[in-house]
Amino acid sequence: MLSLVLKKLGSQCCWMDTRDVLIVNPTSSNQVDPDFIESEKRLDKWFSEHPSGTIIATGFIASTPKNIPTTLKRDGSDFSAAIMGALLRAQQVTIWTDVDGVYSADPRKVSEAVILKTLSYQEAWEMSYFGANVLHPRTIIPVMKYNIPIIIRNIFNLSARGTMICQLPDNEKGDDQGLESVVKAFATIDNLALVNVEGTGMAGVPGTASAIFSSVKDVGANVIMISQASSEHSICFAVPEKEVDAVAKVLQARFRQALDAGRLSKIEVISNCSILATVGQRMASTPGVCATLFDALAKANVNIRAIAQGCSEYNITVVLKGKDCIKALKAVHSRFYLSKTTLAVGIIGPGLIGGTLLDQLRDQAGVLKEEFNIDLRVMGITGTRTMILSNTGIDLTRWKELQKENAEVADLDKFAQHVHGNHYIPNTVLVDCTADSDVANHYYDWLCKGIHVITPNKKANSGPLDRYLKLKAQQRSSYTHYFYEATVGAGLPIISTLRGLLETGDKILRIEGIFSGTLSYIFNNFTGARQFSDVVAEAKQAGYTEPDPRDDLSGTDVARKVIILARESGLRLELSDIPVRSLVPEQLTSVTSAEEFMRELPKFDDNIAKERQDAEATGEVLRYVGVVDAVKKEGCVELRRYKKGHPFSQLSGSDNIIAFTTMRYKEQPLIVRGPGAGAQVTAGGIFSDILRLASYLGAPS
Ligand SMILES: NC(=O)C1=CN([C@@H]2O[C@H](COP(=O)(O)OP(=O)(O)OC[C@H]3O[C@@H](n4cnc5c(N)ncnc54)[C@H](O)[C@@H]3O)[C@@H](O)[C@H]2O)C=CC1
Ligand SMILES: N[C@@H](CC=O)C(=O)O
Ligand code: NA
Repeated sequence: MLSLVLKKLGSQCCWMDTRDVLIVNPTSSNQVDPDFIESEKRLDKWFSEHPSGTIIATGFIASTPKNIPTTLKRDGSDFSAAIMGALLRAQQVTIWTDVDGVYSADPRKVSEAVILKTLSYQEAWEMSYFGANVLHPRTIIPVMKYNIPIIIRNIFNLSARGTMICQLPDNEKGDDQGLESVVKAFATIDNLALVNVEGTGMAGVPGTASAIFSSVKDVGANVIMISQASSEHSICFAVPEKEVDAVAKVLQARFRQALDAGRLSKIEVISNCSILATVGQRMASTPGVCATLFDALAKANVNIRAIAQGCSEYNITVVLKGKDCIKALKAVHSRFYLSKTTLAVGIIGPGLIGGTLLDQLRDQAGVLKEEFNIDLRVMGITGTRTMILSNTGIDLTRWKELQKENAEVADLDKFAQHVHGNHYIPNTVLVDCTADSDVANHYYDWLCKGIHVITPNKKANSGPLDRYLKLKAQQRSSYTHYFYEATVGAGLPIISTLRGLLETGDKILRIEGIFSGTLSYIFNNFTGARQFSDVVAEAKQAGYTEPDPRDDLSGTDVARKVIILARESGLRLELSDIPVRSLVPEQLTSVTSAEEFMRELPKFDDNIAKERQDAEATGEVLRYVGVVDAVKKEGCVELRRYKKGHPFSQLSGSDNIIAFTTMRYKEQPLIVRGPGAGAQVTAGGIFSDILRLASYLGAPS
C-alpha cells in the first residue's frame, strides 16, 4: 500500500517482498542469523529485475535457505532495517519510533534524564543488554560491520533530533548538550538474586567455575553478571530471582561432597537484588569514574553487594538491594548529569528563622547554581498545621502564598519521606527551624536513613546525654551529616572554632562568655531610666528571644548552649548539672502563655532595677554569663558584675562574646564576638551549614 501511495505521489518506487531476498538460518536459541553472502546475491538479482530509486521493503519477514518463510523474531522489524542497511551499504539507518531518542536513564525513574545525542555501538549494546528498550543488540551487529550510523527518531516529534548510534572516535568529547560526562547512561535490571559460592577449596582447583556454570546451564538459568575475587575464594553471579531456587538446588546437589568436606563453606543466595549498570565508552580512558560513581552511591547511603567491570570498561555493573535501586540510579545520574551537589531541602518550622532562611535561599539560589555549581531545591515546607510539598522545587518567590493555596495537613513522617524519596535528587537535608523536642526526636531516624540534618534548635544536643551521644555516633559512622552551628551564637563561628581547636589537638581549659543575644541586648540597653520589662519587649520585637522569652530570661537557653559546648568539648554533662540563675520572677514561672508573661512582667521591674543600681554604685555592670570549666568538668550560668573596662562590659546590641582558653590560647584567650541572635544572622548561620554540607558532598571550594 505504501509503495502505491508513493508511486501515486510521483516517486519512482518498488516494493520488495523480503522473503525473496533475506535469507536467515535458525539458531538453537530460537533466533535467526542472516546469511549475508546468500542475501547479497539475491539482492543483486532483485535489483537487476526491479531497478528503482525508492524501495519499500517488508519488515520482520525473511526465508530460510530452503525458501520457507520465517520471521526475524522479536524486534524483527528493526533487525530487517539493519540487515538491509548493511546489504545496501547504506549511509544511514533511521529507526522511526515513538520516543525522542535514547535517554540517559529510564525517564519514568529519573525525571531529569536527558536524550543522548550520540552513543557508540558498544554503548547502545550495553544499554540494550541492561534493559533499556533502545534497540535489540542483534540490530547493531550488521550495521556496525560497515560503520553505518543508526538514528533513533520520533515519528510523532520531528523537531527532536534523535540519538545517533555510531562508531565514536576515541577522543569524542561528549556532545553539545553541555554533557561532558564520560558516563553516558545508566540502566537497571530488577528482580535478581545473587548466588555466592564460597570456600577455600576453590582456589587453584581448575574446573570449579566450569562446574558451577554448567550446573546453572542445566537448569536453564540465565546468568546476568559474574564476579570473582582474584583470591579465587568466592565466585558470585546474578540470576533472575525466579530462577534462583533451581540454581541453588542444583549447586547444593552438585557440590554436596565439597560442602560436606568443607572445601566449600557455603552456597549463599542473596535475594531481592537489582543491577545498576553504568555505561560509557570513554570510561576506559578516564581516571576517576569509578571513584565518582562509588562516592555518589556511598553518599546516598547505598550498599554495594557485588561489582563487575570488564577490561573493555564499557560498563561498570554493581549489584545492590532492590529497594535501593531507584535511589542509587538517581544518585549516580545526578552525580554525572545534574550539578554535582544537588540537594533536596525540607524546611521544618517556617517561623521567624525558617522564614528568613527561605527568603535568603530565594535570593541566593541562582548565584549558587551559576557560580558554585550548587543546586538547592526546597521540596517541602512544614509548619505545625500545614505543609506544602513539591516534586521539582517550591517557587520561593511565592512560598507564603503557596502555603495558603496548596497546603495539606502537616505530617512530619510523610514530609520527610517526600523530601527524601519522591524525586531524582539523591541528597536530602532536613532543616529543623523549630524549638520543638519532638522534631529533635526524629533526627536519629533521619540520619539512619541517610538524611542530613541541620538545625538551630538546641533541643537535641542539650537534651538527654545518651540521645546526643547516639546522634554523634550515628553521624560519625555514616556519610550522613549533622550540623548545628546556629545553636550557639547564631551565625557566629562558635561550634566550628571549637571543632577546629579540638581536631588540631588543642586542649580546651575554659569557655566563658555571653551566650544570649537576648540577655546581652537587655543588659546593654537596661540603662538610665529604662524599665527592664520594656527592654525585654524590645528584644522580643527584634527577634532575639526564643519563641517563649521565658526560655531566655530563665537562663535555660544559655544553659543549653553551655551544655552543647561542654559536650562538644568531651564533657558528659546533663542540663540538670548546670546551676542557673533565673531572671524569671518566681510568681511568673507557671503562667500559661508567653503573652501573659509579657503582660505581667512590668510588675516585677523593681527587683532587677535594684540589683542593677547596686552594681552601678560600685562602678560595675550586670552581665549574664555562661561558663564551661573543662578542667573541673562543670559548667554554670550566672548573673555577674563586671568593671566597666572589662571586655564583657563593652558590648552593644545583641552581641555575644565567647572566650576560649586553651593550651594554645592560654595567656590570651581566643575571642569570637558579634551579634549572636536575630533573624538574618541566625538564618545566615543555618545557610552556611547548608553550604558546608554541599561542600562535604563535593561542591567546589
Ligand atoms: N531567634 C534567634 O535569634 C535564634 C533562634 N534560634 C533557634 O531557632 C529556632 C526557631 O526560632 P524562631 O524562628 O525565632 O521561632 P518561631 O516561633 O518564630 O518559629 C518556629 C516555627 O516552628 C513551627 N513549629 C513548631 N513546632 C513545629 C513542629 N513540630 N513541626 C513543624 N513546625 C513547627 C512554629 O509554628 C513556628 O512557625 C529555635 O530553635 C531557636 O532556638 C537559634 C539561634 C538564634
Ligand atoms: N534566644 C537566643 C537566640 C539564639 O540562640 C538568644 O537570645 O541568644
Ligand atoms: Na554559631
